Amino acid sequence: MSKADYIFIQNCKDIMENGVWDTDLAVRPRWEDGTPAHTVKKFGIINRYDLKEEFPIMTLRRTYWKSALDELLWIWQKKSNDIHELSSSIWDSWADEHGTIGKAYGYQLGVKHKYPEGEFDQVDRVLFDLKNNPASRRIMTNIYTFQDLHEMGLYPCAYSMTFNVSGNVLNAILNQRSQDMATASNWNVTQYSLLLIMMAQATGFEAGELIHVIADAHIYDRHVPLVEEMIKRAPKPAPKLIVDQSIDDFYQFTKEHFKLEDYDYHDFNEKIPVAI
Ligand SMILES: Nc1nc(=O)c2c([nH]1)NC[C@@H]1CN(c3ccc(C(=O)N[C@@H](CCC(=O)O)C(=O)O)cc3)CN21
Ligand SMILES: O=c1ccn([C@H]2C[C@H](O)[C@@H](COP(=O)(O)O)O2)c(=O)[nH]1
Repeated sequence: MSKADYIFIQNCKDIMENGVWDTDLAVRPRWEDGTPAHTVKKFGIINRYDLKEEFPIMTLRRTYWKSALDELLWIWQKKSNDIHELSSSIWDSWADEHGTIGKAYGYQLGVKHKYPEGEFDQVDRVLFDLKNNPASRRIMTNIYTFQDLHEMGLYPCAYSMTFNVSGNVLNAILNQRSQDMATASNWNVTQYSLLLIMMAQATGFEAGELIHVIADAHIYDRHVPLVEEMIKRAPKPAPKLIVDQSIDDFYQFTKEHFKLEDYDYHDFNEKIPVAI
């Protein structure tokens, strides 16, 4: 049975049973009809996914993992902020008149910084350190750039990855300041699991644990009945992820190098609205 389902069920039950509503507060997000989008939340959730055991994808409803991977490659490989370079329309509501999300996500990962060995962007520095200095405790990215926040379409939610080598295993911590549980929690988990798998393969390590640290884990008011419905279902076994083993350069990975074998999920026909 997929562990990602169990973690989702536990997190959501905890939020709905013990969480705190922000109904009396002024909130930023809105529903499409202009109504404030309130949430119930728990602050400080930590989930561990052992990628050696199984690929952490949910079966309670389908996770559109290829679209999630497409967004991840847009951010980490293309280092793009241009929504025309995405195959899905998930960022359309936050784009400016030029069709970009400003200095957010991919833009920040493409900015070069000075090191003793020369100039690197954050992704290339991670790759360099994993290959040349795997004992380092300084292998991390952080896109929460305060001086650029005013030029971002939305402030980064999943904002930092810390990579760390133990023996021949590469582990990582994903830090996320804000998590829309129903829309994007498994979306983000599959994305950063795939990132860890690609980074490990490109640098000669085995992918180990993804530790997901969430600050504000919330369920939007209009999602509560949908989540209640979803978590009643019986989790199915996790599918098997097949990765083309011939790729050893992070920038050569494409969506076609990944396959999920036997991804069996429950149909969920109700649309999950996204708060803007
Ligand atoms: N309120 C909110 N929640 C989010 O999860 C979120 C934002 N805002 N703003 C920025 C990005 C955009 N993200 C999104 C937005 C939409 C989907 C979405 O519609 N997912 C569909 C499938 C998409 C597809 O067809 O590929 C889903 O059913 O999961 C996913 C992530 C995550 N982020
Ligand atoms: O990768 C992502 C991007 C965004 N989210 C969610 C989390 C929140 O519900 C909104 C952002 O609103 P803030 O007021 O800036 O926190 O988007 C996500 O879960 N995952």
